Amino acid sequence: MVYSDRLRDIYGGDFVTTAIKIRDINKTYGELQALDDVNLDIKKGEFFGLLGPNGAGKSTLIGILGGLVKKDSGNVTVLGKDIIKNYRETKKSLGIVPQEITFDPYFTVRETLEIHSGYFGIKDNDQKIDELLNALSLSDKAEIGPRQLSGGMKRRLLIAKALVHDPEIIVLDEPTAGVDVELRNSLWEYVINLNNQGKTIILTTHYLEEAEALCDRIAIMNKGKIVKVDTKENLINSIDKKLIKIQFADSVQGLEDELQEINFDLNKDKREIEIETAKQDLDKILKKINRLNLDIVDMNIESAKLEDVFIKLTSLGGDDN
Ligand SMILES: Nc1ncnc2c1ncn2[C@@H]1O[C@H](COP(=O)(O)OP(=O)(O)OP(=O)(O)O)[C@@H](O)[C@H]1O
Repeated sequence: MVYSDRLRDIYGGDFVTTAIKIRDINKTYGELQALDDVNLDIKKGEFFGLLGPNGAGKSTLIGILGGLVKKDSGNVTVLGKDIIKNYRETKKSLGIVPQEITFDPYFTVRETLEIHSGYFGIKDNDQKIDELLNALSLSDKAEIGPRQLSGGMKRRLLIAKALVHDPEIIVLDEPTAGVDVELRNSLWEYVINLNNQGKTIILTTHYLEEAEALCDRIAIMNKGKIVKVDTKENLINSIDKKLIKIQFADSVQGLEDELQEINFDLNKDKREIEIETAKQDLDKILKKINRLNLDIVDMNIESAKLEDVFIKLTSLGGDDN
C-alpha cells in the first residue's frame, strides 16, 4: 500500500495527497510535438514508473518539472503548489537526477555535495552527505574530483547531488544506465528504503524488469502522449499470454501432426518446445501434450511481462488507450 493510501486509511476518505499534478501540458520544438496534451497525477508515496521508447517525451516532461524546459501550455503542481508561481518552494520538494552527466571539474565529490547543499541554504550537511556517500558506495572517492570517477561513479554522484536536500519527491531519469549490477542493487535498496519512509519516487528506465520489480503504477508514453496509466498488475494482466516451455528427455519427432492448430517452436535438437497461448487454451494444450506420453524433464509456464505490454502499446498498438 502506498503512503498516501495509508494516510487516507488513518485520516479518512477525504485525505488524498497528490505529489504531482500535470494538466494539459504541451511542448513543441519547432515542428516537433514533444509533449501532446499530457495529463498525469502521481500520488504521494508512490513508486511511479514513467516508461516509453527513445524520444517519447519523458525527459522533456521531467525537464518541465524541474524548471529546465519551458512548457508551451498547461500547468504542473508539486504538493499542491504551482511550479512557476512557487518556483523556490517546489524546487525544494523535488530531487531530480537528470540523464545527462555534468559536473564542475574543480571540486571534489564532497565539495560538490556541500556546494549543492548550499544552493538550498543547508549548512553543515555532513551527516546527510556521509549517509549518501555511504549508500552510493562513494565514501572512498569523497576527496577526489569528478574527472577521476568512472561513468557509473559519476552517475551515483549525480544521484547523491539530487538528494542532499532530502526532497519529498525524487525523480530518477535513467539512474542505472552504466551502473554495474551489484551497485544497482545497493542503489535500489537505498531508494526502496526512501520510498518506505514515504518519499515519492518517479523513475524512468529502459530496464523494464527494474520497473516491473519496483513500481506500483506505471505510465507508458509514446510520441509525446501518455498512452496508458495503470497499476503494474493491471497492465500485465491486460495481456492474455502464457508461454509454455517444456524440455523432453529425448528428441521428439512428428509433433507437427500431433499439435495441429497450435503455434510452437521446437529447438534445434528437438528436445525443447515453446508454445505461446492464451490462458483459456492452457488446459487443452497441456492435455494434448500429456497424451503424447513423452518423457518430460522440465516444464515452465510464464505469464506476460511488462515488456509485452510495453511492446503492444508503443510499437503495434500505438494510441491504444
Ligand atoms: N532541446 C531540444 N531541441 C529539439 N528537440 C528536442 C530537444 N529536446 C528533446 N527534443 C526532441 O523531443 C522529443 C522527446 O525527447 P525526450 O528527450 O523528452 O525523450 P525521452 O522519452 O526522454 O527519450 P530517451 O528515452 O531517449 O531519453 C525527441 O524527439 C527529441 O529529439
